[in-house]
Amino acid sequence: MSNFRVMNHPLIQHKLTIIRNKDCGTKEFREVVNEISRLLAFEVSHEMPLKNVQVKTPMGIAKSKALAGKKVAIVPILRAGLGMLDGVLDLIPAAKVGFIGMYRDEKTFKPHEYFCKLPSDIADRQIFVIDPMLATGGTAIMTINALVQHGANPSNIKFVCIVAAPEGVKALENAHPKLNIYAAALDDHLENGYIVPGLGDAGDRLYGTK
Ligand SMILES: O=c1ccn([C@@H]2O[C@H](COP(=O)(O)O)[C@@H](O)[C@H]2O)c(=O)[nH]1
Ligand SMILES: O=P(O)(O)OP(=O)(O)O
Ligand SMILES: [Mg+2]
Repeated sequence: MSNFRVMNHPLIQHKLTIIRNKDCGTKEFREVVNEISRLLAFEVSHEMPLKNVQVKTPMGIAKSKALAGKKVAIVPILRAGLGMLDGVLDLIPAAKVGFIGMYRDEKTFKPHEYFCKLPSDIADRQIFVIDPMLATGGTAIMTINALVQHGANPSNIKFVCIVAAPEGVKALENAHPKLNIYAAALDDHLENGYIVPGLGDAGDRLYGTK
């Protein structure tokens, strides 16, 4: 699991405990997912490349730094990934946003794509794919495949989730070895396609559906 990292920041871990609780209501769940996503974006963007610049201050010239890498595109996987979008955009407000809609078949857990709208220059961007849950890995793999078909290179893609299952991390790493994968937690296992202990169905908990 070399390209997989768990973000152990105490604030992320504390907030994750709040949304794992089955009694956390829709409003608080949505708010805290947003807060965790902002913190995850902060941690993940730690690796963004910088260049040296000079800037005139009111007192002189400062040797300083500015972002040097590719421009960013954020791709939430609908629906659940939408809950993470505002938190990531808070930190990277100039990012373009693409959308991929996926749902899992209730019996087979196989993903089905129902929507795809990406920035035309997606292949030239650093891409953050966001989805709170990495379970079997099918949804993430199909999403990365779609991005590759649009010209993206997996080494320029970061998959950011909140809870991951070992099965999903392994499947995603096998399918896309160059991909970087980030999570707030690596849980125990899957049961009937759901992460245990996990937090349930993230989309349903975000939007109050069942
Ligand atoms: O515990 C879970 C497991 C899955 N989800 C939703 O499913 C997909 C990911 O499932 P894969 O099996 O990895 O394809 C994810 O988009 C979630 O929306 C969930 O909410 N909770
Ligand atoms: O992956 P699913 O089927 O749970 O979809 P959604 O994110 O719309 O809940
Ligand atoms: Mg769902």
